[in-house]
Amino acid sequence: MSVSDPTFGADRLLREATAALGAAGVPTPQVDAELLLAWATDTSRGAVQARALTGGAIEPSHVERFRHAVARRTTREPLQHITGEAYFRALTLAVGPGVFVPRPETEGVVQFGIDALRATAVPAPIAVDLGSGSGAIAIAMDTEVPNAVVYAVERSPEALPWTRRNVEAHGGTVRLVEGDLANALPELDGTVSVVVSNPPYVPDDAVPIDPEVRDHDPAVALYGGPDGLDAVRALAETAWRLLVPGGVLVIEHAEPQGAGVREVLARRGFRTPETHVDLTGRDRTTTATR
Ligand SMILES: C[S@@+](CC[C@H](N)C(=O)[O-])C[C@H]1O[C@@H](n2cnc3c(N)ncnc32)[C@H](O)[C@@H]1O
Repeated sequence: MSVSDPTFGADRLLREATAALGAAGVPTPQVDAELLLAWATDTSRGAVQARALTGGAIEPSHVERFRHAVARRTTREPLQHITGEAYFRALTLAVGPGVFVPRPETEGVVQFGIDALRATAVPAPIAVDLGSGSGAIAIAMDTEVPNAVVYAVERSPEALPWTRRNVEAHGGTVRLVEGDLANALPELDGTVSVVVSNPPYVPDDAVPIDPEVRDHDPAVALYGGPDGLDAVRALAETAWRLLVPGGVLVIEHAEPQGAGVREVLARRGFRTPETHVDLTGRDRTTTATR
């Protein structure tokens, strides 16, 4: 069979894959088909789209790789677990089973931390990411605020190899600490300018319907006790201990949790707890000052 056989035309491959992914309930079947073909052919999504438009063909070994990837995706295995990478702000991060796949909404959450770091007069401000997972928040702060000294704390033995791998791939300057966010980094007490966390915040009985979340994100990354705020209560104590007076705490949470998070922080003594919406208009981030 030659490379010009229409079986291997990019356009046809994409149409077949889009139909299969749509039938499997993948929410964005065409986008995923294009991204998987880009991955299978070691090119970009744009290059794949161009090849489909111009009637270009795909070589047989790449077709096989693509079809295998599409078959995996139809089982609702996350796209990022198949390609092995996730995009977060300007970063490409390695991800897979055992680590939480970073989400687009967290890109906006980390902006509050970056802005607070840039606003401080401290020459080398310290930032801490509690529950670092892939390292997304810590590495974004480290690369986008070069004068910051960034720590990443992660407890899960399954997530830690991913955190370490990403920290090393991005210069190794983030200081990775294996530990619990409830009692991490006592040696930094009273010296930290910014604490950011995207903690587990799903209430224990609110098991997500989405099979990609329910079956593939680690439970330790999702569930936060009966009201989802167990980790937020622990974070409030840790951040109070770590932050300098005037230091800023940034917490990601679910849409209905803004009032609950503000109450936890106000009760602990934080000033001006404020909840901010994400790009879809949903309450997503609460900030407060020590
Ligand atoms: C929702 S994920 C967020 C991961 C990453 N920061 C992000 O935004 O993509 C929560 C992370 O917190 C970690 N975690 C949960 N409980 C923890 C604890 N008590 N101490 C430290 N890390 C914890 C989980 O393993 C997971 O990596």
